[in-house]
Amino acid sequence: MSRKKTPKSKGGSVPAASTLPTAANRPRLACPRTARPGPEALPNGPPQSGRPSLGGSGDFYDVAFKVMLVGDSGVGKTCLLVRFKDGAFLAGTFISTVGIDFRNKVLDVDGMKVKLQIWDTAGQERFRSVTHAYYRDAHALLLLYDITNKDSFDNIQAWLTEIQEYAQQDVVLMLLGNKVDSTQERVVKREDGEKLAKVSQNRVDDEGGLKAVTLGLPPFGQHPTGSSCLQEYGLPFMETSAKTGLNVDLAFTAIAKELKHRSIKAPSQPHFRLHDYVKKEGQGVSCCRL
Ligand SMILES: Nc1nc2c(ncn2[C@@H]2O[C@H](COP(=O)(O)OP(=O)(O)OP(=O)(O)O)[C@@H](O)[C@H]2O)c(=O)[nH]1
Ligand SMILES: [Mg+2]
Repeated sequence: MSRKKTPKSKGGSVPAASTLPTAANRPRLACPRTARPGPEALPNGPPQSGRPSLGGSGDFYDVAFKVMLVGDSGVGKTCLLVRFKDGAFLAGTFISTVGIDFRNKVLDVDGMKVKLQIWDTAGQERFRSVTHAYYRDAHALLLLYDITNKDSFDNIQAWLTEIQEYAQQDVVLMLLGNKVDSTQERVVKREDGEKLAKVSQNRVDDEGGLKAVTLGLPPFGQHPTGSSCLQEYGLPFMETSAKTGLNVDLAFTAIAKELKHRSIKAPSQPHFRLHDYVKKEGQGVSCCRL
């Protein structure tokens, strides 16, 4: 497989899956002013297949996927992304993301270079219409709440409804309870997150809507035994900390493994079961079982 290179110049090929909305056909978003290391320039056009994709540090990659971070404002989406991309935590004043921002990172997944183009959405309500357009090309969504903020947890159902409306049916979903380092301020118990993950997956499937492929499992209803395998598992769930880094790499690596596994579909490939992977690798991680 000839490796693609994300050249320094603009553009780059991304998997056939999608072209990103062009900035040309969408009101230009001011690049978010943040105290954070400057975001890579927003794409200035759909990275059509065959064209080099944007920005990036000139990494070589074999396959690229689009991952979106969603959740209420303040839950830690940007900090999680910066922790994963730069290994740093942005303490100090909280500066909300304006519109949408993205960073690239290439991971080595079992010898394959997997480029994740990670879109950091603004959680504030006023940017919701902007972010809606980006859902349809997302291969995976990380849905965050803040364990110190009950509203952000209660709003997950609303986020799931939005995902169901705007995202692809087979999008890969993962639920993350962030800020787990803030033990004193915790108001959402881990078990509550586990229960929510379980209920959410069932609710989403029962309503015949999103057939989220729970990571590492065959799509809903395609379980070898014909039973709905998702009933046995629910959404993959982890608690993370952008501050300490707990489970941050695991979350993104798990997504990359699942997406790579799905993209290859080679019978020879050993079946990848994310739930098992997450349970084995994660610290304080659980995959809810009914
Ligand atoms: N203790 C702790 N604080 C965190 C963590 N992640 C983020 N924060 C803090 O929470 C605040 C919000 O973090 P952001 O990453 O900017 O939140 P966001 O989800 O991107 O917010 P919007 O851009 O408005 O959607 C900042 O003050 C961060 O320092 C974490 O894991 N632990
Ligand atoms: Mg942000």
